Parts: sequence; C-alpha cells; structure tokens
Amino acid sequence: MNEPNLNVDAQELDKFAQLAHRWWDPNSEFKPLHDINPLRLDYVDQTAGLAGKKVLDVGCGGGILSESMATRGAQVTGIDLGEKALKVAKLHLLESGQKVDYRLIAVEELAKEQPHQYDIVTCMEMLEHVPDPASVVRACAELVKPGGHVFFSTLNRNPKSYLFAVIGAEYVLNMLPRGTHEYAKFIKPSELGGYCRAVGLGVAGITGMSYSPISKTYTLGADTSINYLIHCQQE
Ligand SMILES: C[S@@+](CC[C@H](N)C(=O)[O-])C[C@H]1O[C@@H](n2cnc3c(N)ncnc32)[C@H](O)[C@@H]1O
Repeated sequence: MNEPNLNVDAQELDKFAQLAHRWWDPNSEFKPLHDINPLRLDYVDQTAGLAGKKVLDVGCGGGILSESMATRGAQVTGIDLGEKALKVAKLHLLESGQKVDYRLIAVEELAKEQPHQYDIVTCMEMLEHVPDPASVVRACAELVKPGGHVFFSTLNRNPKSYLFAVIGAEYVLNMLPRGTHEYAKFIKPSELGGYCRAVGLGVAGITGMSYSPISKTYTLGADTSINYLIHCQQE
C-alpha cells in the first residue's frame, strides 16, 4: 500500500505485518487486544445491541473484535489495509466457523462505495496509527446510518499515558514490542470529540479502559487518562 494519497503510514502497517502470524496467540504481542476484547465487546453490545445489526469494523487486523461481534449475531464486515492481517483473519474463520466479510480497502474509499449502510461502526486501537485520524472519523460518520452508533478507542496524550502506554508497556513490562506506539499520535478525548462533532457525530459517552499491573487485568471505568472508548451517535 504505497499509494501517496491514502491515509496510511506504511511503517505502521509494516509493524503489524511482521507480527501478523501471531495475531490469534493470546500470549503474543496481541495479548492486550485479547484481554480487552470481552470488555469492549460487551460495551458495544450493551450500548448498541449487536444481534441482527449490520456492523463495520475499521482497522480490524486479525479479526479479534470482528469475529466476536459475529458470535453475538451481527453481520460483520472487517476492513484493514494490512494484507497479512486480513489473510490471518480469513484463515481463522475456517477454524472458528464464524462468518465475517473481510476486505482490503481504505475506510475513505468504502465510505464512497457504501454511504450510510451500517447500523454500527467500530474503530478500535487504530486511530493512533494513521496520519490523519480526523479523515477516518469523517469516513466512519459517512458509513453509519442516520441514528446509528460509532465507537472509537485510542490512547490519550498526556505524561501519564506516555509513562504507562509507552515506557511501562513497551520498556518495563515488555507487553508490547518497542516502537509499537508513537506518543505524538495519541489523541486527547477533547480532540477526538471535536473530530466527531465536526462531522455530525454526537458524543454519547466516554469510558476509560485501565490496566492494573498488580492483578494483570483491565477494567472499564471513569479513568480516561490512558486508554479510552468513545461512543457516538449519528445526529
Ligand atoms: C492495534 S491494531 C488493532 C486491531 C483491531 N482493531 C483490534 O483492536 O483488535 C491496529 C490495526 O490498524 C491497522 N491500520 C493501520 N493503519 C491503517 C489504515 N490507514 N487503514 C486501515 N487499517 C490500518 C493495522 O493494519 C492494524 O491491523
């Protein structure tokens, strides 16, 4: 994917391509995504109701969230620009027997092709890896049906998130490979909320996702200082 006008950072895609074969190993570099998945899945399901809904998962990677939403009865399309991750995602369907439509396409392109087609759009842990996150938010707003739900999760930008998400996770606890995250690309909730409101997505809720190095578990709650989920509705 080297087309100059795509909203993509080739180095970011390459990081995920190098690791793609380990996507479904719950003890690999993707362990944090496996660990947070039940929390975000329940949050989306309880907030928007997945059964019978047409759902788009943007930046779906190997399909951890996409597949789990399919198990809740959603008709899921997963898109990414990482070819290897998508291959892994498709292979995993053979093992799980789930049904997800995976496509290699930029979200901005899909928005032109299928405007206002989805009841729910999810875009988790992806915005902090793209050059122009506002463009992704705009495309998600174009893809969701009037009154539909859009969910984003990303990393907040402040000294605490630098300490925990970069130094702690990559250098002290070795939970993630060094260089996984670029601090300058982290996004404050106020900035993400601004991108959403600018394209007609009303912010309905913001929830923090916190990790306890003592219990080694994640919880949802009021603390949005490191990782957070934002729930929007198309106005
Ligand atoms: C941290 S992974 C998150 C995967 C998945 N959303 C999850 O939370 O389980 C980030 C994903 O974003 C994808 N990505 C990065 N830049 C992208 C872009 N410009 N368009 C689509 N996907 C992109 C990567 O290929 C990778 O699969």
